Amino acid sequence: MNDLRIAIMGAEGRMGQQLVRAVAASEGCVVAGATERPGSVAVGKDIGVLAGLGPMGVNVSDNAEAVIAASDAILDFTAPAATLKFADMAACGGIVHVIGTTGFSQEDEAKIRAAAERARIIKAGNMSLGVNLLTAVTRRVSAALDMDFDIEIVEMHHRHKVDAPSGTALMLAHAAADGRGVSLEDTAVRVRDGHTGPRAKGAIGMQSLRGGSVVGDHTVILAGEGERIELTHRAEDRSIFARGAVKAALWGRDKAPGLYSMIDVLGL
Ligand SMILES: NC(=O)C1=CN([C@@H]2O[C@H](COP(=O)(O)OP(=O)(O)OC[C@H]3O[C@@H](n4cnc5c(N)ncnc54)[C@H](OP(=O)(O)O)[C@@H]3O)[C@@H](O)[C@H]2O)C=CC1
Ligand SMILES: O=C(O)C1=N[C@H](C(=O)O)C[C@H](O)C1
Repeated sequence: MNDLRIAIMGAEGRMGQQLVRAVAASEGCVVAGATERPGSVAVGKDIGVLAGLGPMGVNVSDNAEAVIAASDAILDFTAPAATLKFADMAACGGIVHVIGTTGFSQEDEAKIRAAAERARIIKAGNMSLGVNLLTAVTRRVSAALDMDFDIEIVEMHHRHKVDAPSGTALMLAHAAADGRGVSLEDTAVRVRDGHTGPRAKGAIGMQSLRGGSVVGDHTVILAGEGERIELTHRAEDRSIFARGAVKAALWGRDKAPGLYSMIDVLGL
């Protein structure tokens, strides 16, 4: 089988550079292209040099459409508006679109579902093995405990993160709600301030902390009368997300069009 031709969108970003290194280190795929937005100082530069690997002979382009047309798969950890455009382009070619971007609105999510009628989209707020295992565990633990256990999810990220709660916190909250057989839309509490009154029974709370260089910490707290369970994942290095994204692209190459998650990729 030919090597999978992978393009990295937003190649100069924190995740973009990790993705270049992860593809270069993986078997069965090659870096076939890279993009940044028009006007970026990275445009025209060799992507290998930008990622600290030495020349790779692939330059950063500002023409996403041409790059996507020449690829079998794209790895996209950019921003919601950019990802929606890339999803339309990936759907035209029916290629694999790995979406790590977070911070989508409900309307954005509907557009991604529509694109998945033609593209093979693998989307997850967190591509690491550890967090996806934690998601599966959260679903099971929530199913085992009754509503007397209050669920709160606490996340902390670096000072540059622009969306809250994190995509991972939302994944974990959905898993907790699924485990309980309730809808997250009906139970989520994303902000508390002032005279809030007592906690509503069955609420699923989310709290976001921002500071320094924290890669990503998530804790699911299940607090009952006289006891408390805390399930924690700490990301120490962004390479865990990049490795997951490459695995997802390779997994997706022989799948039918549709919207998949890392839980599907990892078989959890
Ligand atoms: N699912 C997962 O496992 C993970 C998800 N993430 C998510 O990935 C996203 C990116 O995170 P991070 O790398 O830290 O952010 P960065 O801001 O470092 O990187 C994003 C990159 O995308 C670029 N970009 C934005 N719009 C476009 C466009 N239209 N065309 C091409 N490039 C574009 C940005 O360029 P510019 O600076 O010019 O805007 C930037 O280089 C976030 O949503 C984050 O939450 C992060 C880690 C893991
Ligand atoms: O922006 C980040 O950095 C991260 N974003 C993802 C999220 O929103 O959960 C994944 C990871 O926690 C790092």
